[in-house]
Amino acid sequence: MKKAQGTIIGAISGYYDVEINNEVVRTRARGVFRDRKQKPLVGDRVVVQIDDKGMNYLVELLPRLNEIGRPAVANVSKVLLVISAVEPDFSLELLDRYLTFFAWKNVGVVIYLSKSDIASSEKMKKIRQELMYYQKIGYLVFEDAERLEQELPKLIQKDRIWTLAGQSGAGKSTLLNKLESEANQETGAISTALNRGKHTTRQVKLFKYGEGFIADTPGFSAIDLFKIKVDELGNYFYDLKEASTKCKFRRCQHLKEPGCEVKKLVEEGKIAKSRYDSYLKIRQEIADNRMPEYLKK
Ligand SMILES: Nc1nc2c(ncn2[C@@H]2O[C@H](COP(=O)(O)OP(=O)(O)OP(=O)(O)O)[C@@H](O)[C@H]2O)c(=O)[nH]1
Ligand SMILES: [Zn+2]
Repeated sequence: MKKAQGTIIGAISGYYDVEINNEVVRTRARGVFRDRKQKPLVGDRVVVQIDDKGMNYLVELLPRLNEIGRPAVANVSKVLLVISAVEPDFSLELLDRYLTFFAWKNVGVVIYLSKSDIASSEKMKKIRQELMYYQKIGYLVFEDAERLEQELPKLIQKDRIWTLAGQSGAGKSTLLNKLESEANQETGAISTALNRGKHTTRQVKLFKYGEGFIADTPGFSAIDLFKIKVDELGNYFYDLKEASTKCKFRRCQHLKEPGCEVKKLVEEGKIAKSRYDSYLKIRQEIADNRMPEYLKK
């Protein structure tokens, strides 16, 4: 009897498929999980016990870092945020909402701009300029699917789990199908892309990509910023947060306080005005406890 650590990559009616050193082992959860009301999730790091008769049991659930998406995936370390240039139209406000949400969840974001192929060159020029600011404050931005596919395997570190997110129609499924079929070609697995049903009813699975995994559902399009505490919102705008160390007041909200570094930098054009506007708008929504209809789901 031996024990090994792995990652749950799929769950089907009481069985859990666990990847251990590039091999997939089908396991059952021990009763102790049910007793403790612990429900293992895809993405969980677990300890598997493999006994002499070839029976494999899930015996331990390692601490979960986070849990995001619907269906939920545990231990998500990065999100590949798909945001379209057109159809639906590019929106800095929407981008800021997603970035704020994931910053709050403590998950890193890589931005992929889709549909750059059907946007006009003027439009692209404007978007590129706007996205340059995001690169400056530390986000990786891709606007070319081929380039993304080249770089992504190097970005996904060992055992890390990535998931996709973005507005409905942004192009998540399209990208996912490409990434998954590419991954399947490499591993010789059978593509499940053709059987893709509606993602709300599907079970989520992880597929191997780079040194880690990508969740095979289109992630989620709806985000809820309500649970963020209003006076902590500024922490999730990394550019504002960085500047805030120089604000006169330690808990400056960057509204009407004197000696506010954030407002100073906005006036000097060093912090994008649109970022500050997004901050104010989201702040007001949280304070009023209201959210735009299109973000509810
Ligand atoms: N020209 C062009 N069309 C794209 C691109 N990416 C996606 N599309 C098209 O945009 C439409 C929506 O793409 P999907 O991949 O279904 O979008 P989604 O984000 O998965 O949408 P939901 O499932 O509603 O969340 C489809 O008709 C795609 O063919 C792109 O990079 N260029
Ligand atoms: Zn301030």
